[in-house]
Amino acid sequence: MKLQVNQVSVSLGGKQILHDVDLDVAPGEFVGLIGPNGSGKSTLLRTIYRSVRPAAGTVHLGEQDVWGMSARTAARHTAAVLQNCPTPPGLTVREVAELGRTPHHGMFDRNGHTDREIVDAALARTGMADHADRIYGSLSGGERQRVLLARALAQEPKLLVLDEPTNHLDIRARFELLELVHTVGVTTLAVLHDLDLAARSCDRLVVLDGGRVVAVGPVLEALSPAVLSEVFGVTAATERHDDGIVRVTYGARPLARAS
Ligand SMILES: Nc1ncnc2c1ncn2[C@@H]1O[C@H](COP(=O)(O)OP(=O)(O)OP(=O)(O)O)[C@@H](O)[C@H]1O
Repeated sequence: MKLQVNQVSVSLGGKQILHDVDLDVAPGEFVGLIGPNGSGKSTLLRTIYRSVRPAAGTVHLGEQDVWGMSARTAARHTAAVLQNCPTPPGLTVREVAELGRTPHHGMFDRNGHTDREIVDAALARTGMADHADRIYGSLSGGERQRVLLARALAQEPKLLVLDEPTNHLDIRARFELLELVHTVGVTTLAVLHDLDLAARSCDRLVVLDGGRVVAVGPVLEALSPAVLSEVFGVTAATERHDDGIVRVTYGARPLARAS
């Protein structure tokens, strides 16, 4: 389902954080949201998964206004994998993944056969099936991240919102996780800090700086040398290599900070 953010502005603690942000993600597209620390990436995600209401502008999922739909409908449509997701540590891996089915049930419904199949498939897809009976709190950071993704997939969302999903993951696991998200084919907006990983994995990138969109487009356009130097303060080149993979190569040291 298409995500469309239109002219969104947000103020927090008396300060304007986002300024007239426009962004869209086509059905099935994987868009990376990048930008320096404090540029407003998480805040923008929060307007999309209904944690921060924009002061102005709209967020649409398909034809529906996200802030006009019920909280329950929004929870069914959008799955978010966030930093520091609070999860009861005493639950097993399967029980955490089953939480993804909650928005699809009434208050007193229990998971049925179909729910169990969906949860099994999500655990298998994220490589966590063998850990289904482990206690979630006993897992490594990377394993927890996979379980949170399994919970999101079990939700069968129309939109996947990921905030730094590759944190805690080793390099191979980073590639695998983003590859997995790609193959799932759900409309996805992901905050990523690793520009090289974003360049390899995303269909398009949106660059935020100071709460404004400063570049958007296919990876080679969005990560131009000018953007890399002006926004990220590094000398770098983005190239598509003979193997078809886009790589970012950094210069020896960061540029001096503007005073
Ligand atoms: N509740 C709040 N009250 C005041 N300021 C806030 C609040 N939440 C966030 N901010 C500020 O908004 C700005 C953007 O924060 P945000 O977390 O969206 O940035 P980010 O791009 O995700 O950063 P990072 O890459 O460091 O995670 C920051 O300056 C932050 O301090």
